[in-house]
Amino acid sequence: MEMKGIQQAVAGARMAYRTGRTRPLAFRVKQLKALQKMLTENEDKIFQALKKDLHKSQFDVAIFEVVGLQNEITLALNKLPDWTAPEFVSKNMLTIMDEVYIHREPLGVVLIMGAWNYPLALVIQPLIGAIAAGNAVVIKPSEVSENMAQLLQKLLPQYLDKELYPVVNGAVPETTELLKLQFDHILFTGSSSVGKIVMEAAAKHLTPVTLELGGKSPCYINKNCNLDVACRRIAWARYVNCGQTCIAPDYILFNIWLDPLQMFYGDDPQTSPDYGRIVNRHHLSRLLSLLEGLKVTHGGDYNTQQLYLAPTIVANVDPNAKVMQEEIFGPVLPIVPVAGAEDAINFINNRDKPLALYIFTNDKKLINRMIAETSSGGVTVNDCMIHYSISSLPFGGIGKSGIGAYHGKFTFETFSHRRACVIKSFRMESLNSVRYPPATESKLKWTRWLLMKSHGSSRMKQMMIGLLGVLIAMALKVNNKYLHLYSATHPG
Ligand SMILES: NC(=O)c1ccc[n+]([C@@H]2O[C@H](COP(=O)([O-])OP(=O)(O)OC[C@H]3O[C@@H](n4cnc5c(N)ncnc54)[C@H](O)[C@@H]3O)[C@@H](O)[C@H]2O)c1
Ligand SMILES: CCCCCCCC=O
Repeated sequence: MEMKGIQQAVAGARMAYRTGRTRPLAFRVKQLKALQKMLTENEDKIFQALKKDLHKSQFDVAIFEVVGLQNEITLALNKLPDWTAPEFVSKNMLTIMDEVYIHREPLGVVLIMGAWNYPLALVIQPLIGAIAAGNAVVIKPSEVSENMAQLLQKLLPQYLDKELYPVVNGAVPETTELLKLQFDHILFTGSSSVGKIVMEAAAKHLTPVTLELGGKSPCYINKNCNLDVACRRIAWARYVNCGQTCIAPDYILFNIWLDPLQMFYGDDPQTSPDYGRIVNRHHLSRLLSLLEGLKVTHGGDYNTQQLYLAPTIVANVDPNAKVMQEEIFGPVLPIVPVAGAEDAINFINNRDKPLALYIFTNDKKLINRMIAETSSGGVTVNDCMIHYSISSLPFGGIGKSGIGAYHGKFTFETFSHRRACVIKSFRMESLNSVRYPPATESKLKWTRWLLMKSHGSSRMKQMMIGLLGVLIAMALKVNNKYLHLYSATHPG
């Protein structure tokens, strides 16, 4: 896309946003339903694009890309009236007769930048919440999954408002240009290194960011567990999408490994329709360089032409090995021996806070201990990755694995401003009289008391408090009369 085209797309989205047409709920509902229709009517095109980009199977496209989006749209459609309703909150005595509530308003024009590994889900999932919250959205898919990027550029304008939701395609020069422009929020999914570039560009405009990054997610296996089931669940999570998943278990802290790979992919994973491919040559050679000098326990064979790397296991890995220094993001699973839980906790805490942590054990005390003594974006016990699929949980990182979170209502919140609203009437002025000059000891006492009392927001409570307010106002009226009399008879 030409630079001028990028500027025009963003300016067009801002102009369209200013017309106010994203504000009515009916408009947002219409756009969400259109998005739903887009996913249903184009299942095959979506599958073909993901097959070309990442050799994804029909099963994986349904389970990992599309179903979650359908669920999120249904949730937003069902909950939108609740999410957007004013939230009445508790108040102090000084505002007891007033309407006090939080109003969720759209942020404006937001930018969503996706990664290439789940190139549909990682763009559309945040888009759902951004539309629900009433924003205009500039969409930047990853150029690395080029077939999906092109498909999104073709399909989205056919279903959604063309001006409000433009798709900008391109690589580093186009993204750099895009990031020079002003947005009201940026949600970026990708690597920590590009995350820094995004945050730096955003800082120039004081634009808030949500950064969905990656890192090395550890997986601790305690001997008190069903090892057979544990290894199966871990292998599923490590090797799906050929290991190119942000929350895949990156390495194992344990000594033994039972091998479920034959059961998943047969004797030759290269011929299995369920086994994916590395996205490009650059990433394949990056992965091969991580394996250099290591004694591969299982797999390790590859085919550059086919972008194939076998499901690979490396046992007894030294914590200082290259494969332990960066996120693997491929079908390689190092096993690092640890002496026990204490050792595992120290190992995890000595490194950057991960996006996910996995613990396999039957020991409830150990589960509580590990959750209490470590930190990560999310944690799943006795399975991997499934916390991602639960819309009522916030999904995001901590420290170097990310800033902010989304999914379900959290996406709507990410793209909304919580506006503090107080609506007063002109009545009950005697309640206010305590804060007006001239200041007196008695007024100070009353004001302090009125400001300190906080009251809930239920209807019954509001009525009781209202009544109390009238009584206080009356008392203050009498009191004020004496105060004035006192001031008049005691000048100075
Ligand atoms: N937390 C999550 O939800 C999540 C999901 C998927 C991937 N990830 C992480 O993303 C990483 C892999 O994804 P990726 O390779 O697509 O990430 P990436 O950082 O290379 O690219 C992400 C986006 O940034 C843009 N980009 C790339 N280089 C840029 C530059 N120099 N200046 C400006 N923009 C640039 C790309 O066009 C793309 O849209 C891994 O670290 C993975 O863990 C995180
Ligand atoms: C149920 C697991 C889905 C995993 C999708 C992860 C997206 C990040 O790479």
